[in-house]
Amino acid sequence: MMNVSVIGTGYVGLTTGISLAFLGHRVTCVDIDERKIDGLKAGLMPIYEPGLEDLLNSSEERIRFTTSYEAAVSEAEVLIFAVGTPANEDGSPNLTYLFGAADDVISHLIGKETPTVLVNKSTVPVGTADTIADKIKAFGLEDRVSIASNPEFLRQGRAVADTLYPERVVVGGGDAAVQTLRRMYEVLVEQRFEAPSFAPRPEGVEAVPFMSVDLRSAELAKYAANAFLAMKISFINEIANVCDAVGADVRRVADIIGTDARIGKSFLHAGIGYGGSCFPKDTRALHHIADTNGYDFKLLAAVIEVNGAQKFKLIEKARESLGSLQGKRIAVLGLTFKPGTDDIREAPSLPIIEELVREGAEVRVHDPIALEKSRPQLPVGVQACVSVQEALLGAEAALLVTEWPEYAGIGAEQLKAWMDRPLWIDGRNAFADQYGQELEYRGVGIRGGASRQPAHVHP
Ligand SMILES: NC(=O)c1ccc[n+]([C@@H]2O[C@H](COP(=O)([O-])OP(=O)(O)OC[C@H]3O[C@@H](n4cnc5c(N)ncnc54)[C@H](O)[C@@H]3O)[C@@H](O)[C@H]2O)c1
Ligand SMILES: O=c1ccn([C@@H]2O[C@H](COP(=O)(O)OP(=O)(O)O[C@H]3O[C@H](CO)[C@@H](O)[C@H](O)[C@H]3O)[C@@H](O)[C@H]2O)c(=O)[nH]1
Repeated sequence: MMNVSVIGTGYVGLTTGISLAFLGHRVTCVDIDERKIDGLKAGLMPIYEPGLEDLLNSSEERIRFTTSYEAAVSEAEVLIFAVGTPANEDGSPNLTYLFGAADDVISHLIGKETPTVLVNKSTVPVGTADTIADKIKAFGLEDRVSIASNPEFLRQGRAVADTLYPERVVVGGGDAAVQTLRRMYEVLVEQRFEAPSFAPRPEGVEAVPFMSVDLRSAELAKYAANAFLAMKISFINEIANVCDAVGADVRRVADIIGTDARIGKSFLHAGIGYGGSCFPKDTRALHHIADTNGYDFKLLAAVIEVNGAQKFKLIEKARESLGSLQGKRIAVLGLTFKPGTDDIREAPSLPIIEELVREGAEVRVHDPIALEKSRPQLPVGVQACVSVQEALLGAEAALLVTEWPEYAGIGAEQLKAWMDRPLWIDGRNAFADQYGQELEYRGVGIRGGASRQPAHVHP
């Protein structure tokens, strides 16, 4: 058991803190947001993340929430930074929160006798850990305080499982810091815990690779991972656009190329592109990092450009079917950047809605989780509907933006009864098999919209 403090209680910090407490450590979670901390003390989850509240209930006696750095720093052997690093105008990450937190922590480290490892889990430009190390040296604390980079690869909506069963734990830093973190992660790495019923251990997971590297490689690996995944999405979206042009079905093309183990099946779902708090920001950041270091990362620039345009394919398809959108009632289903989260950061829904409004459409939107949260960001005149029926009533087209499982329950007969014209434009190719034959259906990279059989594999 170790004393660990986590600075920042967002998606990453809160999941990390609760998971480390679940694994047996004594954890202090700190945030500058008093409302968040008061809520957490009262047992209120500030985010929607399946299983996280259950995990907290299993570890409550080992975790505390505070706004006090004093409490967080004095006893901690390991101190993990998990504050936000949002994008600046020029694409570079804003490090104000991280450096602010680091300065506060360092001021409380002065006079502390026992060793402390400062761990950065936020996604940051290469060299950030070195900058914090310089701050430590400036206060003469380098004998007792060491630095590590421990990038995080969890996905929102699956944060608990991704944290308990990660594909690897990556630690960048010197020997002492790496050894301390190996100890902190021992139970996780060796999978020596009873899997909770709400997050069962995936089959075949017996241990987690623990990979130690130098600081800079760890920092860059995080961006490289996200950029590669974003590249796969933009690649398959371009193939989808070619499918639309030549009359092929991108789902079948993805099935076929995905069976090649060198390519892999995952992240080949074509649609309206990636959103969220990570891929858009991290691809821009990596491009900026390369650029400021004298390297023009052309492939990444194309990945970003393709993604920027892809979301508007839905509107093109609506125009092709309906002509001008002026005065047309259009339902937008789903606001979050993907299902399973309440997060609307960089969600494709928002620019799509703005463009529909700009073209004069009468827009009605629905989301099962994020409707209230989204209201302040919706353009004037957009009607936020609490039921999917209300959003679809009298609509001339439905634009599926987030593939919430709830939408799979709507039958074609209901759609025909509710909508003025049952035109279903599927931004996630999620309902081609369900609606392809029965409605006026348009997917992304699916010829004519007709449902087809999956590729037949002959024995
Ligand atoms: N969200 C993800 O899925 C994910 C996954 C991997 C990595 N990351 C990276 O992790 C970092 C955190 O992301 P997030 O989504 O959890 O952010 P978030 O915005 O959900 O949470 C950040 C939290 O930090 C708090 N904070 C800001 N300044 C602080 C300070 N000085 N002291 C204490 N608390 C402070 C904020 O109040 C907020 O609660 C980012 O760098 C992000 O790129 C995110
Ligand atoms: O085949 C696919 C897969 C994903 N997406 C979209 O890509 C975005 C991101 O999806 P996902 O990766 O599931 O969500 P995040 O929670 O943003 O997680 C990513 O970003 C995190 C923050 O850096 C990393 O930790 C994770 O490993 C990385 O998957 C979403 O808009 C998805 O709809 C597609 O369009 N097609």
